[in-house]
Amino acid sequence: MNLKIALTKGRVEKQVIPLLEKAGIDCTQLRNKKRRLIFNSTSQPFEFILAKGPDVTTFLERGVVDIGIVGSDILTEHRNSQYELLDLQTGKCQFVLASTNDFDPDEPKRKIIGTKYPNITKDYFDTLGQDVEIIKIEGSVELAPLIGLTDAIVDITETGTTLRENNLKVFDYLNKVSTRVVVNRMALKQHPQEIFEFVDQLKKVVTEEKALS
Ligand SMILES: Nc1ncnc2c1ncn2[C@@H]1O[C@H](COP(=O)(O)OP(=O)(O)OP(=O)(O)O)[C@@H](O)[C@H]1O
Ligand SMILES: O=P(O)(O)OC[C@H]1O[C@H](OP(=O)(O)OP(=O)(O)O)[C@H](O)[C@@H]1O
Repeated sequence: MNLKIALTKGRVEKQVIPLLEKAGIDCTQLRNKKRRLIFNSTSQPFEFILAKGPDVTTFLERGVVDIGIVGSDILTEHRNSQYELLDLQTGKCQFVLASTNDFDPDEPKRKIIGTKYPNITKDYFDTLGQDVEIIKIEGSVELAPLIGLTDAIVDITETGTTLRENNLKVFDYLNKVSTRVVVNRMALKQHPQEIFEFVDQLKKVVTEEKALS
């Protein structure tokens, strides 16, 4: 039986492929891909399906893949209810509340917040006991306070370059983010041995990488 593994394309995929290879999993097809979306590993019975993060959670929920490799930002935002088995310690970044210098987080008015992550943003302001208006932005979230669309943003930062280059300041730090291995509950019942073998292979590599850093 082939384990079906949905891998988030883009940043996540680029950082995860070297880990898979260190775990002895052949990724030649994945590395040499052009527009293909489904790949087999020649070394083991794995099928890799490349997809956008939110779709990885949909595939897991609907049980069409056994395993998903996806950022914890996406899992939290999409209220994932499957089992998280491993933190790969890659794709590390953090949510922040950011805005222009003149933003006053304590000003007693209903704020307008721009974000790609409305649920995470709502949860954050709920814990502060603040009711805010959220505007969903699809990309370049940093533009929102700069063009006067919102008072502030909740977005991911890694190096801080985008915030710095756009003269935005961090007003608060929220959840940290990293790439996780998640498994569909039913798949875990049906193929526990194959799934734990895959996760254990990766776990060893993550431990080795941690010892080296
Ligand atoms: N600096 C970062 N900015 C955004 N996401 C990051 C960053 N570092 C790691 N990540 C992780 O990578 C994932 C996003 O990857 P990527 O930017 O390739 O996809 P995307 O957000 O769909 O972007 P695009 O729409 O531009 O393709 C996030 O879900 C997060 O887990
Ligand atoms: O702190 P940094 O290292 O600068 O990284 C943070 C930036 O990266 C992400 O955007 P992405 O590159 O995914 O593009 P997007 O704005 O189109 O989503 C994120 O939304 C920030 O804009």
